[in-house]
Amino acid sequence: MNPILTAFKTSPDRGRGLARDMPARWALEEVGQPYDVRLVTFAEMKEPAHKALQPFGQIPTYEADGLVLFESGAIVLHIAERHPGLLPTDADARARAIAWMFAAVSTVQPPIVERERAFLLERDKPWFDARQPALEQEVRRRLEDLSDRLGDAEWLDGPFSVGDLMTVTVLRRPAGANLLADYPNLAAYVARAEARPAFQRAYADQLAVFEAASAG
Ligand SMILES: N[C@@H](CCC(=O)N[C@@H](CSCc1ccc([N+](=O)[O-])cc1)C(=O)NCC(=O)O)C(=O)O
Repeated sequence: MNPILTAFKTSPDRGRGLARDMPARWALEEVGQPYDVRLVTFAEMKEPAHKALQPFGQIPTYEADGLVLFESGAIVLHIAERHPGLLPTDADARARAIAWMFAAVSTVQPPIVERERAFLLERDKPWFDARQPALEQEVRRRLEDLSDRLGDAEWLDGPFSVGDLMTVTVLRRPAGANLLADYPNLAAYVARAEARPAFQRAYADQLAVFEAASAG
């Protein structure tokens, strides 16, 4: 029985692989684990059946062998713990890879999401223009530090790991991605990750869902 992910029936990201089923798909492709997807509508996500899996009424969820998980980072970590290829075997290197997962979602992502939300929800507010420079600066602070740490390395800490998968997932979000031109090593880092066959397969699969729904 394959693991089952939930994903948007019609994703607001219009097939750009920005919704958070993407990191779970990507991790499963990296370890070569086939999986199935249950597509849900926005309304279905808020119903008791889905909230029993994901208390906040969101996607993704992961179900396998009686285990139900939510939180894309937790799903990625679980996949990496059950299959070789995404976490180092050395205990210290493994701990550092997991630290980078937390850094991605807790340090790099918040200013990117805040900048995105302001753009999506506050454009008509009187304070919108005045807030933009500060919102952009907060994202740039994280990109600068990440760029300094990465330097000319291929991945953040040794071979490609869950730390890179989650960091690239965060950097692909529009409010970060549209600043990457100013950080060439980060832009190249994201491009390297997106060129990985596993990323390509995951991306193609989520795009096919969007295209099928759009053709609907
Ligand atoms: N922390 C949780 C967050 C999950 C989450 O935000 N899920 C979103 C979809 S991915 C977030 C997302 C949505 C859209 C875009 N986009 O670019 O259009 C990008 C990311 C969701 O279900 N939203 C519906 C709701 O909250 O009611 C995780 O990582 O799993």
